[in-house]
Amino acid sequence: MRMLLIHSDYLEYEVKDKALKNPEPISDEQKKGRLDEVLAVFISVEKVDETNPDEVVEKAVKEIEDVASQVKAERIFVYPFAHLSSELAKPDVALEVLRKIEEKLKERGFEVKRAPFGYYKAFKLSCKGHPLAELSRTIVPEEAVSK
Ligand SMILES: NCC(=O)N[C@H]1[C@@H](O)[C@H](n2cnc3c(N)ncnc32)O[C@@H]1CO
Repeated sequence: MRMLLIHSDYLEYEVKDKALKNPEPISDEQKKGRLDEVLAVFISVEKVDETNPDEVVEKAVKEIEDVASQVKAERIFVYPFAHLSSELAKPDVALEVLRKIEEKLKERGFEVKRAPFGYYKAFKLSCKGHPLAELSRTIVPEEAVSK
């Protein structure tokens, strides 16, 4: 999994078109979204993550929580983003991983939004520009490391 974490004044998106034959079903309300004072997390779920999705979810949540604590962000925007890797996981695995990350962050008390999966989206982002405002993380399941 590859993550790009941007501490932002705001992130807003608008769904434009389907990018997959069967994108995630969404309500009219989910076609647009915005959070202010947010840690935006752009995530590419990778093929290697398919060997242990639950482990990758746990590791990702820990990393996100760690960065959120450092930048004092209480809101998280989980953003599916297929452009951080050339070795992408299958969409059904990727969606499940992203849903679990969202769920676990909510359990830990964050206000969380997740952008819809399987769509082209317009988005606007205002990066805060401080030294920790732009970070990236790479996460792999343990067995992939030991191979
Ligand atoms: N910018 C727009 C976009 O990325 N759209 C992507 C994601 O929403 C989602 N998607 C598909 N596979 C993945 C994956 N492995 N990881 C994350 N998202 C994925 O499906 C769209 C087409 O690839």
